Amino acid sequence: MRPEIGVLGAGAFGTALAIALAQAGRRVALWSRDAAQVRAMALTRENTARLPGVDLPAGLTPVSDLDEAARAPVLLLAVPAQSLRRLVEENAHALQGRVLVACCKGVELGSGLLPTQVLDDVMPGGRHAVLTGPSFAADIARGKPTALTLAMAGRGDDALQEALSTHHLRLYLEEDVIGAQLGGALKNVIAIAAGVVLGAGFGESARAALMTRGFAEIGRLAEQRGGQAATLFGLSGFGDLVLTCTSEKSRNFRHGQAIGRGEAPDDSQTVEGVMTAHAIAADADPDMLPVTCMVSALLRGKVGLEQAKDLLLSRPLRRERG
Ligand SMILES: NC(=O)c1ccc[n+]([C@@H]2O[C@H](COP(=O)([O-])OP(=O)(O)OC[C@H]3O[C@@H](n4cnc5c(N)ncnc54)[C@H](O)[C@@H]3O)[C@@H](O)[C@H]2O)c1
Ligand SMILES: O=P(O)(O)OC[C@H](O)CO
Repeated sequence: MRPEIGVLGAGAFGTALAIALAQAGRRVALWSRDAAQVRAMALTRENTARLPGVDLPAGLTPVSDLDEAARAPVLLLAVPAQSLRRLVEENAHALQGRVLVACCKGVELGSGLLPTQVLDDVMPGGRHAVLTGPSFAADIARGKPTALTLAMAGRGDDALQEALSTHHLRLYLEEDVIGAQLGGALKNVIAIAAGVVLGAGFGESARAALMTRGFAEIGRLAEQRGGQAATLFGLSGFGDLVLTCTSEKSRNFRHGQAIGRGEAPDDSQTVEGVMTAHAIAADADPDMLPVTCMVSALLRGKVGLEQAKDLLLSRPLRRERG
């Protein structure tokens, strides 16, 4: 039978969304480029590699043929932001005419584009949205209550909102696609910074300062790029910043924590904030985005921890707003 929703990318987030939607009665096809992973999921009814301990419901079909998943009218693209362009370019024929929902948080290195802008670039004229906001895959998969932002240009699509919402997964519509995506992308950078300060022992007050000043700089960037700072007060901004900067379940936070402790971060994990920091810092004014630029410099080894702290603290004093 034709799937109602296709999920492309069987990582932690794609699998969690597929589980939640299938649990709510939707027919879902979950595609992975790794045929062995698909066979294992079909056999064990579990994604042991990315989301162990949660059963795949009956309505979820793992598939290794992308065309099979792409028979669905709505496709969730759940790959890292730096992989999105390749996925869409390589499969443009199958994706034609589908509603494409980017489920990644990041800024593309080189182009500086946000996920829906990458989609617009590769498939101009298509219907493109982004699903973002505070959520850990394990929470969604286990049916814990979660609220997310479904951002798309124009008045939004009630039918799409309905199709992707469940009793436990509550979606809110948002028109400001730029603001929503910058909130989701930049909170990862600030979460790395938050992890660094706690890992280094700089203290919880320093983390609160970084979160607040980081939030201010995301707002400035949103306005510069044609979004609205007010969008940042929603789930995609404030909500996700709080979650990611305060939980050791966050890969971005843990990445920063390891650096702060002087340990090697776990490179096997998807840590979106690293590339996003570099993508934004590449052409940023450090006076406008001091935290993001400092995170990029620290990750590239251009400054050390103590030096990064001193450089941030020795900037000229300024007004809090404006
Ligand atoms: N894990 C979470 O809790 C969570 C929550 C919300 C949002 N997200 C976002 O979801 C996105 C994906 O994260 P994740 O946690 O699922 O990562 P993950 O590392 O668990 O999985 C990424 C998956 O993408 C696949 N992939 C990578 N490049 C691909 C390509 N070119 N073609 C096909 N498949 C490809 C990988 O094989 C892997 O299965 C990120 O942008 C992340 O910020 C994750
Ligand atoms: O594990 P992280 O740091 O990628 O965070 C996961 C989600 O984005 C939290 O909303």
